[in-house]
Amino acid sequence: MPRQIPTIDLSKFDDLQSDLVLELYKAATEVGFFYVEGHGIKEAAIDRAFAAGQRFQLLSEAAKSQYKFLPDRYLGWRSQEDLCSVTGNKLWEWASFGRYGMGGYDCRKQVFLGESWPLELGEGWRNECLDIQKQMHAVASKLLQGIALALGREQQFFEEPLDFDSEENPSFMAWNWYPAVDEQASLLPPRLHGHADMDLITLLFQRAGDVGLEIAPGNEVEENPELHKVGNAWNTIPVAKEWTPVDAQPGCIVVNIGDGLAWWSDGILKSTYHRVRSPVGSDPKGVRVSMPYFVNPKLNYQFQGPGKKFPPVSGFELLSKTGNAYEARKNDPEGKWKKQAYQQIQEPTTFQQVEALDNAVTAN
Ligand SMILES: O=C(O)CCC(=O)C(=O)O
Ligand SMILES: [Fe+2]
Repeated sequence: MPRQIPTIDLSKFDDLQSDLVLELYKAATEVGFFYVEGHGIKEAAIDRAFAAGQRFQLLSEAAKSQYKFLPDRYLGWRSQEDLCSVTGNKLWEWASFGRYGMGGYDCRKQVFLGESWPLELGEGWRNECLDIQKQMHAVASKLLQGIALALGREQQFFEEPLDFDSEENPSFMAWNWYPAVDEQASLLPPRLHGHADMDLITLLFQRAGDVGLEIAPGNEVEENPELHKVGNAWNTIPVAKEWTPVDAQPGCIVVNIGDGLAWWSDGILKSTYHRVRSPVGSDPKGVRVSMPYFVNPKLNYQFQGPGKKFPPVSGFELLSKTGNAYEARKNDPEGKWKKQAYQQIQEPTTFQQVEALDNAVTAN
């Protein structure tokens, strides 16, 4: 039975007597994914942020190449070709920018590098990115206050480890662009393979009418030590018998718990596997865009759950191990990871479909 995705009404935040805390606890421990309504971010601001992403995406390859992905910080641009060297297909493009663009704190050198933004997009673009990140962070902060209470901690428990204005704040926004697919294509690998997020929580903005995001209930509930390895987001591939859709809902942000919060809560909160399937049947075949905000603890901040179930880990380890695990997938001559990541696509039923699938997955 596909699972029901809970909806949390964040306009109840000011009333701490409300059932918000209990609802958050239930959603974060049972499903790990929920819709958030009443979040207060205006639709126009969200539209502007999607449009800002499009302005970046429309820059030339040469311009975008100046902002190549930095695995330590999980920031920057990953072209379809670059991602193809990991995934084996050209169904996905990515860019991410944080509080300081692609700058910020360098944890290996322990120095603050200042800001670094795509200059060709001007000061206005930087300001738009900062404005929406601030609003996203305010929503994340409210959710984490509720989650802190749900975990029996004091309400402000996560404020200091996060601190939006700190030089060490590594939270970032991103855009996922999935190109339009051929109307004739009957079977394609997922646009984004199954994975868990590496962060504390993710706020995911989808566009009206978008479908394709799916979560794997069941996996997250099983006691799976692999789930709690740092850098898991690119290491453990879900084997899911069932995927539950999380389609766009008007006025709602999709929020999910990441590995960091699962770790910090000794596995009580669930970091749930998810993926984006390629269009099937009557699904829209056009370009799909999503805009996540990944909330991470400060780079030098070390954390561990109260029951010490998992060893201490820092914000830097969480991010850099995941980013570097992704890069390491490029050196996978036998394509083992690719096969695992894409083996359980919508079950092919004919020989031609199996063949089409093999071609799609191995095409470089
Ligand atoms: O595109 C989506 O809807 C999901 C994106 C996602 O899971 C991610 O960026 O981690
Ligand atoms: Fe994700």
